Amino acid sequence: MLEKRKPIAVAEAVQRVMEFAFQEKIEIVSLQQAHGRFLAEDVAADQDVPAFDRSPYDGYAIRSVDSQEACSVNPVTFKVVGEIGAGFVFEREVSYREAVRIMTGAPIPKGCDAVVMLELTHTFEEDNQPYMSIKRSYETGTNISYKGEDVQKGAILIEKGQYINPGVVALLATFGYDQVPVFRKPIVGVIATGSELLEPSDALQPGKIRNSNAYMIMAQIERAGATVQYFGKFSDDLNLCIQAVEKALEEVDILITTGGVSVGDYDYLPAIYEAIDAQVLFNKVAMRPGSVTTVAARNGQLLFGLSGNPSACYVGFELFTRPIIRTAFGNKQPHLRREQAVLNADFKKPNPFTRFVRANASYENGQLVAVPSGFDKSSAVSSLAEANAFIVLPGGSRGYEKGMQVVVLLLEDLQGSEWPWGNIEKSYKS
Ligand SMILES: Nc1nc2c(c(=O)[nH]1)N[C@H]1C(S)=C(S)[C@@H](COP(=O)(O)OP(=O)(O)OC[C@H]3O[C@@H](n4cnc5c(N)ncnc54)[C@H](O)[C@@H]3O)O[C@H]1N2
Ligand code: MOO
Ligand SMILES: [Mg+2]
Repeated sequence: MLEKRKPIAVAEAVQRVMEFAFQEKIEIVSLQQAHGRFLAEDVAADQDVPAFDRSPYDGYAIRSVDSQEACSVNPVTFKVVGEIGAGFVFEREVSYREAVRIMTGAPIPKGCDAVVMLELTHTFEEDNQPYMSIKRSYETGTNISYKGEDVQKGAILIEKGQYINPGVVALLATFGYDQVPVFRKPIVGVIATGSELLEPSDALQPGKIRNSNAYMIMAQIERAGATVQYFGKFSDDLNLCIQAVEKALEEVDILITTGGVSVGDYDYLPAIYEAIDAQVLFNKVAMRPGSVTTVAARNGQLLFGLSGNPSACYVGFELFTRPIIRTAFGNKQPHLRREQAVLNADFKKPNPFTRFVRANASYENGQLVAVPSGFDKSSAVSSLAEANAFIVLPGGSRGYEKGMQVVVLLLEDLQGSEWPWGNIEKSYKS
């Protein structure tokens, strides 16, 4: 007798997976390799930035007190006693009506407390001695970038778990992080199952299709921040697949398979879980697409049995695999970012289960709007390319109309959500 699968709610399924959160592990990478990783320690400032008072302009450093009498009818002349470029220090103290030619970024010479922009000076020479004159007075502090004005020593600059973007890289470099502690990326294995599968380089044959899921999942794994290990595609042969899964489990932290999780004669994943003694956490979720998504665990290691249908496979990864990967990075918001959006097209399909419609979300006049990205079947591949969001449509409605408020989950967003699954209600036309 065919076992009847009992669907569980999406939130419950996600919760069961999240109980397997990763223990964070740290590794050290070079600064050039740090972009796109997650920081494993707080970074505190061990110095002021800038570390010395410096000039924000090319011009002349002066003592402001010497400029007090300057005005348009009474220019004041300074003797130029030296020149200083960025990277050098002017050693001697500057005295009465002396000026130092200074470049942007150079330290302010001792005695000086203002900088005059080059454009506001008149320069000339007498007896080989350079001079400059100005026609206005300057207050103390004019055009000085003060020590510590950007960052003060001791401040926590970046917290552990922060995504390392180009700006974080700049800070790490500023504070001398040649080597950066980051969270280790989990290794996620991928196996495609199905006797119908050809590789992308193969010519089509009758009844066969190209294996798009494996490549799609590998890209999703990388987008989530983990490392991919691809084991290839396997035809529907139970023993071959058991061996492939067992071998793969020795080399990865998480294993994803695609295909073979439903109730067909060649859907071998249920038998594989049994053969390797993996405990099935769930094998039916009250959602579309991806209702067959199955997750099993063996010795603390998760096996994601994603659907063979491309859209179902894609959704299953983003809802269940992505957040568990993110737990490896000290991330407090491991789930897809949840936002409110206006539905920008009718979606008339009745909905027994919560539906995750592949969609394109964008801003129109400051309002997030979402529109389904195309052919909406579990088997669809075309609607995935434009999708940067899922529109979440709770089950039990007779369809949704343009203009309704809906929840969307953003796929390309780095910030994420803490727990996006509470309080997703049916929307009504306002
Ligand atoms: N009697 C029932 N039949 C089906 C049920 C059900 O509940 N009762 N569930 C349906 C749902 S929902 C889905 S989703 C699919 C899930 O199928 P499987 O996960 O078992 O996947 P396969 O049967 O292996 O393949 C399904 C479909 O996807 C194509 N496929 C497979 N692998 C790939 C790949 N790597 N790249 C691209 N496309 C792939 C495959 O050729 C099939 O067309 O089951 C329904 N049936
Ligand atoms: O698992 Mo299926 O995707 O609901 O069509
Ligand atoms: Mg099947």
